[in-house]
Amino acid sequence: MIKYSPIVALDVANLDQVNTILKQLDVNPRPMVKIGMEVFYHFGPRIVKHVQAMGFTVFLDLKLHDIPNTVERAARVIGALGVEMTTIHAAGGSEMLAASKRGLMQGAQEIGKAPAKLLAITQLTSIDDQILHNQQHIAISLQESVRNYAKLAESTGLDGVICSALEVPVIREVVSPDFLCITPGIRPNSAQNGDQKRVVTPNQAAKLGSNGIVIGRPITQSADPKFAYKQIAEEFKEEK
Ligand SMILES: O=c1ccn([C@@H]2O[C@H](COP(=O)(O)O)[C@@H](O)[C@H]2O)c(=O)[nH]1
Repeated sequence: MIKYSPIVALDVANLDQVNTILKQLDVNPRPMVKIGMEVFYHFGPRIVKHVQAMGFTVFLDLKLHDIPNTVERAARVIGALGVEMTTIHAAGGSEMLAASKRGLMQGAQEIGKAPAKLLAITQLTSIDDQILHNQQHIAISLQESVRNYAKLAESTGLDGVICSALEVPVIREVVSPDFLCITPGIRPNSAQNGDQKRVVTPNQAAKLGSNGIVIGRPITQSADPKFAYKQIAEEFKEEK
């Protein structure tokens, strides 16, 4: 089973903060860095190049969700950035997912690199059963919804999903062993949950079979991001 070092979500306000965190993450092995909407909307594709030039692989988390034609064209641009992973909402359906896969592959061909791993967002880790039932008006359980999206993602040729580690065991029942489950909603015991609803510790995520945890604020807002990262990485290594 592929197991990534903890992936650090770089949700910060300016370039100084980006550089400060990246300097702190100069550890061995180097973690993958997740660039999300805040930093990408601020700086555009040049921030991807900047982070790559500092020696980090990039997970570009833009959570595409639009009509298939628009998504295919956007995914082509992402594919040509040479990132390691990227995301799309499974709720957009199989036609949209397949279009994004095509776009990503075209973009990757243009730069002669392997395409980014395409991961489907299932249900955001800020969603719980109450929101699912009372606001999205989805009658099935959250676990079932996540598992259905995982099956849809795999049957459309995606590489994996974004889910809570809590759902990894039920996803593994219905997908092939190399299908990736990348899991945000990670909180070490001492950290605040904030807006995250489905939360586990790094060690629980390891025990539940996560291929890689995504973690932001407990590292980026820590007084000592390097120490925080190392502790989380140690905890995620331990599977007992
Ligand atoms: O379901 C999801 C999908 C993506 N995320 C992203 O992960 C990080 C988590 O950051 P924390 O500060 O550790 O909460 C963030 O960039 C989200 O956009 C997620 O949390 N849940």
